[in-house]
Amino acid sequence: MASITSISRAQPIHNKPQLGVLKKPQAHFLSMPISSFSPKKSRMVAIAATTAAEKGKKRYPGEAKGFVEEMRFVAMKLHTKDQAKEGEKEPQGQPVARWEPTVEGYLRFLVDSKLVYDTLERIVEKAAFPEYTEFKNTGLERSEGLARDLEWFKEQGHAIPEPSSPGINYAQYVEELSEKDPPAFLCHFYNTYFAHSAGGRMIGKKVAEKILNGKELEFYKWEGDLSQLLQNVRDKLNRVAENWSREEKDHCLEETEKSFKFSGEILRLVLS
Ligand code: HEM
Repeated sequence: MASITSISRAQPIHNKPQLGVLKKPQAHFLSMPISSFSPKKSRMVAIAATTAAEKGKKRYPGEAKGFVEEMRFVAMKLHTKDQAKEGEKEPQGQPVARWEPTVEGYLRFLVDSKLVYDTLERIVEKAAFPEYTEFKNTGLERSEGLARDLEWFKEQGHAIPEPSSPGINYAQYVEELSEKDPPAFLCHFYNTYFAHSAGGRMIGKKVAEKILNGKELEFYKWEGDLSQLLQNVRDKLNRVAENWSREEKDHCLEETEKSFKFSGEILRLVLS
């Protein structure tokens, strides 16, 4: 599970005055004490800082590779150390390998996940902002696969529950955000689809081994080459973000923590 309660602020960005929608100014990664970074990261940050100083310009971790790399950098730090090697949070609860899931709990997780994917996919289909149009039919959509999985569980004689508050709350949150704040919305879009393709897949495999005789659900199958589909979406996100000011980019990065919090609550349903 993501460490929902202990997740620290998505790392801050700079001290410039910010737009109305932004939170109060915070220190940038590069202005944090070097002791708060792991040795490997400290080296990376030191190199970035030197380069920045040389160029007389502030740099942001991952910036040279494109904005998605900045999003990834913030997201990876919010993992616990046992979830991913770049994670910086202390482990909380049992690692996924020791989870004791139940079919009922897993069904609650799938139902709430479907509500979130239905919502994300409806939002980009409706495209209230022109930048959402880019994200229609990316091949990463999960809604139809989840519908087929729930049908399969039904055929197996399981009752499909109604969505519960973790999914309802997240769906409502992203829906509202999407209508007024594209950079923040696209942070949730990125984290939801990319988390599922990484840790989500690993969790699905472990759970299936324990309670579904290893059956692979449609939720974990993509048509075509997944790494290419992910790369296409990275390229689109990078292109969209090229039109954002630094303040809008920072605002997007700051939303990562909320994405972890909401998704973490849905993930916990597996163990409910
Ligand atoms: C038990 C929970 C989780 C586990 C075990 C987990 C594990 C992982 C692992 C192993 C990676 C791959 C790291 C690599 O590329 O080497 C990853 C990537 C990632 N995770 Fe998680 N994760 C979890 C929860 C989450 C949550 C709640 C979010 C956000 C909603 C999230 C967002 C991401 C993102 C954005 C990436 C980068 C994917 C990419 O670069 O393609 N993860 N995670």
